[in-house]
Amino acid sequence: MASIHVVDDESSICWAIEKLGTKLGHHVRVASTAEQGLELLAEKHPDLMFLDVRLPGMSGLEALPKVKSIAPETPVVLITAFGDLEVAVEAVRQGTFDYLVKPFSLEDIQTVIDRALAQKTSEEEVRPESVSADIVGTSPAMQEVFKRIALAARSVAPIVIHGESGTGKELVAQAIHRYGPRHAAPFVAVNIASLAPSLIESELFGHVRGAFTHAIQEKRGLLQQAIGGTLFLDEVAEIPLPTQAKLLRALEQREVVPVGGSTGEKVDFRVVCASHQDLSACVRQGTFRHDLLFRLNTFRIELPPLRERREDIPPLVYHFLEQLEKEYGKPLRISPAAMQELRQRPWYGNVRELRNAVEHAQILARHGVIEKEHLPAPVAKDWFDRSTASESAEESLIRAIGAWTKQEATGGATENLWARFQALAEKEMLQELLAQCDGQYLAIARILGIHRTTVKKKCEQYGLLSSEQQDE
Ligand SMILES: Nc1ncnc2c1ncn2[C@@H]1O[C@H](COP(=O)(O)OP(=O)(O)OP(=O)(O)O)[C@@H](O)[C@H]1O
Repeated sequence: MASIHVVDDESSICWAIEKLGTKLGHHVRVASTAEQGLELLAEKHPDLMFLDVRLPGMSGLEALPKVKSIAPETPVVLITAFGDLEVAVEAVRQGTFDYLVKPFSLEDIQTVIDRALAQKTSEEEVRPESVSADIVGTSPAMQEVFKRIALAARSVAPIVIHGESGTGKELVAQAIHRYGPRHAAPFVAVNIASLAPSLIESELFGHVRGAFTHAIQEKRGLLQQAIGGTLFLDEVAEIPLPTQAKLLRALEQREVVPVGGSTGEKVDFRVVCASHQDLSACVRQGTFRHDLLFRLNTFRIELPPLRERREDIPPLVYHFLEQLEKEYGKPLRISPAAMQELRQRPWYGNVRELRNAVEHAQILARHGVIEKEHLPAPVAKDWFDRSTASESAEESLIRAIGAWTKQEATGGATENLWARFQALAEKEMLQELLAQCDGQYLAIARILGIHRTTVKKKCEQYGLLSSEQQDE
């Protein structure tokens, strides 16, 4: 039998935890203020304590350090109605075991009790001093993100953030830096997808004077600029394979050699990466090095698309209205019908699209009230699919060719490399076109711009059956 204390001014919550705890065979004592809770604690250190953040008089967060000094071994579960990032960070900072966001179910309480009693936490010293609220989200999914940001921030391990475009990956990376031990040093962000592939290496590692035609003077790379702080590599999957190898070396040896240089510079920074792609799938396709993924993927944060957490839409809208009020210096409101419309849209562009829609609408809302007709038309899904997919099909082909060539060459399998590559490419292409053109050689020949007899000969060479051949 364990002893559990509950400090909450809501009698229904005390009652629910008391009833469930007793049913589970534990001894439960309740208090309705932090002051009473501290008195109970002085009498006996419980095995678990539930502590509400909002209490009359001393708040739960104010009471927490006192609880920790009286009973440092007691796991504390904070109860909050707000569940914002500050509470999560503060909770982790002060070494709380977990926190529950109201409303919660009896199942949630039981899970927390079971976990806390099964594994009493070791209280670790953690950091951040300054906090600010710019990541909005009340959904359970975002509460989980806040917890993971708080956990990530207490270490300097590499982090991978995964989520669709516009879900807030950069914001999360900034928060990890801001709440982390390196917050006084620079946060250096780069979106790899926005760089010309030929420039990626010199942007990351810098270059010496004369390293290439336009290198008229020496340039420090982003890795060097991030020394002591955090390097945020957005769309990390876009880094070309040879540069991935160089990045891995730099991370492992903590040393950067600029393009064209021969001596390295010692670097020490935290790396946070983001991608909308599944990096494990990129490894399987040969476009991302598995050893680099292994090095980067120590801790992962998943950002769900906005359409899977619609309860975040109203708080986000109010957050953006507040920002716009400050920016444009005029009060702004939104009608219930417009809010309803925003709640039900699919938001394939996620929070970025929502923000743009609110900003667009406020320009049209001349009397300061956003109505449904002020909202821009929703952006169709295929617009995002096209903008992310059209380029990447070709790019991933180029990468796959590079990866295959490298693998064959480094493995010593260089014999007839060109002929083997040609055979692989031709066979795959013909197979696909046979299916698309119902096996008609002539149609395939027209697409490929070669003669029909060449198509026929190649299909026979690769043992591919066409309908014409079957008919013959
Ligand atoms: N939870 C949030 N609260 C407040 N603002 C948000 C939130 N999520 C995203 N935003 C805002 O949405 C916009 C897009 O966010 P961000 O650039 O971080 O997304 P991203 O996932 O990195 O996008 P991309 O992959 O396209 O670079 C920014 O203006 C950001 O401030």
